[in-house]
Amino acid sequence: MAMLYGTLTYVLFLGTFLYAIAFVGNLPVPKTIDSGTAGPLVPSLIINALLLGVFAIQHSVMARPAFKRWWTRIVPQSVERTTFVLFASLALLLLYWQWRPMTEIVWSATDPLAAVFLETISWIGWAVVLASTFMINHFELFGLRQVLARLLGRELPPPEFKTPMFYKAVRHPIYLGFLLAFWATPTMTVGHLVFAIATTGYILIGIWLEERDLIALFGDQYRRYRQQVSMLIPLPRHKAKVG
Ligand SMILES: C[S@@+](CC[C@H](N)C(=O)[O-])C[C@H]1O[C@@H](n2cnc3c(N)ncnc32)[C@H](O)[C@@H]1O
Repeated sequence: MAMLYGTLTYVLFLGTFLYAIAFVGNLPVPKTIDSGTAGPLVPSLIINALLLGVFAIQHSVMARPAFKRWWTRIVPQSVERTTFVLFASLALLLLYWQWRPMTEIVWSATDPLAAVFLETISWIGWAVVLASTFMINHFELFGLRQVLARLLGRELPPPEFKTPMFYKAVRHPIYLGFLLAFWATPTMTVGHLVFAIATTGYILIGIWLEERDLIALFGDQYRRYRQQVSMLIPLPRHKAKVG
């Protein structure tokens, strides 16, 4: 049952993730960030802020170790991550469904070359997100490894600190990928801008919370990593090697 739950949730997550690319990029899908008729600005803004808030609260609360300790007294350990992924996907589906377009244009690239350049950056961002999940552990991040271990009757190894590939250039390549994907757009509407500003704010808070947990988990190893590797902008800091 856990394996089935984990697999179905993973499929839902994949669909939700792929839909996010279409939603933010205004690709031809039923509902995107700018599709539909814009209503009055203030009610739209309030509804969109609430939708973003639901996702932010779900993610911040359910990702914390203290919450997980309490939550795993109710749900089995093996499906804790799957349940996190399920709730995150549902929060995103709610956002896609209920998002109110705010279509006033803030900036627009008139040069076709500039438009293609911005679209390419956005696609690179999505590719960085996906590739980075595989660099730390894609199947563990989305709960499949945990349910498979349960099915095979195996213990999961303790969390491992890793700095492969992109993680040698920045500490948060997944979040960097999202920032590129959200900000690089040929036509920035008010709705898209609100989305980009809110998600950037949330990512910065998320990094602060995540790094607190990572320091509690990995101690000096993570503190040294923080001194040696930039948070989001891939600029060299110290020459010392990260490994
Ligand atoms: C959604 S991922 C985001 C990872 C990272 N912040 C990024 O942007 O690439 C969050 C999970 O990755 C884990 N994580 C973050 N950095 C890690 C690292 N260097 N090694 C192993 N796990 C890491 C965190 O503990 C958390 O469970």
